[in-house]
Amino acid sequence: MGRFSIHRVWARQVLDSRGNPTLEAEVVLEEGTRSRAMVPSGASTGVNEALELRDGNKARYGGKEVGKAVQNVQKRIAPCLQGQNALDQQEIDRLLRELDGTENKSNLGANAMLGVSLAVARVAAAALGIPLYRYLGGTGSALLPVPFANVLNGGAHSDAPLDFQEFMIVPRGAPTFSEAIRFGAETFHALRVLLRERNLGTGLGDEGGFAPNLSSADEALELLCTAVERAGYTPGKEIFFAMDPAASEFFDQSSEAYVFRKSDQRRMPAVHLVEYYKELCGRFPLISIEDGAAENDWEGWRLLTRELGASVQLVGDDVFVTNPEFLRKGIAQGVANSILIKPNQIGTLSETLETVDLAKRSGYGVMLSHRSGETEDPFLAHLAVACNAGQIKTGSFARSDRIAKYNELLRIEEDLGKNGRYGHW
Ligand SMILES: O=C(O)[C@@H](CO)OP(=O)(O)O
Ligand SMILES: [Mg+2]
Repeated sequence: MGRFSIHRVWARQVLDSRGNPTLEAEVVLEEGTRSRAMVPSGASTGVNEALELRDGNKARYGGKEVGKAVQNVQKRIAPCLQGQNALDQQEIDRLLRELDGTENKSNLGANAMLGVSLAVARVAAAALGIPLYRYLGGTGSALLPVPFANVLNGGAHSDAPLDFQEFMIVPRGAPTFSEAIRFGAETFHALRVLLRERNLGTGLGDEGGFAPNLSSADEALELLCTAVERAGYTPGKEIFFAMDPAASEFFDQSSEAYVFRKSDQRRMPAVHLVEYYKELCGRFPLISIEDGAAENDWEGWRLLTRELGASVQLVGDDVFVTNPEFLRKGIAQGVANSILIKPNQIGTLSETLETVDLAKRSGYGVMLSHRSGETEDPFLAHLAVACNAGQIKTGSFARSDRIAKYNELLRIEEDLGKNGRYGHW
């Protein structure tokens, strides 16, 4: 039994930022080091995501309890990992996949597997006495990511009459990460004043952005321009914009049209939607569009990439689900030029890193991402720096579940000191 042998693994049910149950895993090594990790949860989930195991008893938390996943950790995963070397992350994740034995992790549950996978990495770093980002990425990890801060929440993340899910401010022109946070937070505060003045509502959506009474992307982006200027910055100089329409959510498969159900009921085929994006990109400093087409509209995705891929970052979320197989298909078909990375879409740390590696080798951009149901766990911040991804999407500046990641990045920035870099995306 070596120093880094796993002595004990267990899990418990805790709550996420929406007040829904989620899983927290804990790992203790022979030598006594102990760490834990929490698992987030999405609302606009891709159909091909790994399965999040929930109990389904409607009388308790509306069926959302994760008791089965917790039991899978205690009864099945723990005996399998006991005595394994925590430094051998690939082997741990392989054992988890072997034990599960399914394509989509439906046996053990991706929530059970990911919680353990992340807790093992964290305990290994702690036992070695090095920061998690350095353990995960090695000595070359020094790039602090540009934050994509979702300040207007629509779609499945709020009750606002906005069909597009996310409008983000991107302080790419800031000199450092901490200045980027300041530029972003100041703009967010200016936005609040503006919304109040115009009586549009200052209630918040799931990711801590406002959920105002706006009904089009044009209105949302115009408002963001004004907020940026009010905060003393110039749109397109220090601060840029990004959107996640999350188009799978408003795609009508039978008529193959995108239907703006939350606002004016407009319907458009992909070709018109792409024209609309083009028009918006012409009017606003919009540098990144995620899920501009639906997960099962590969034709629409190809069109979007042909039309806008040379000038705009096109990020695949639902269409790739952090899965190397779907990414490979996308690369072959000329779909998107960047990928959103959400570890719980695939279910283990090693597979997440494999997807990041494939994206980078293929010249695709990489953006690390939270889920709309988050926790206070800042693992994602370390992963973003570890991968030198250069981009992170982790919400607004008004909820501690989102701020936890930004604050951890501020600590990492301090830790890297003069060797940290920013803005090379
Ligand atoms: O669509 C998305 O990119 C995410 C995160 O912002 O939302 P959810 O976690 O609900 O899938
Ligand atoms: Mg998305």
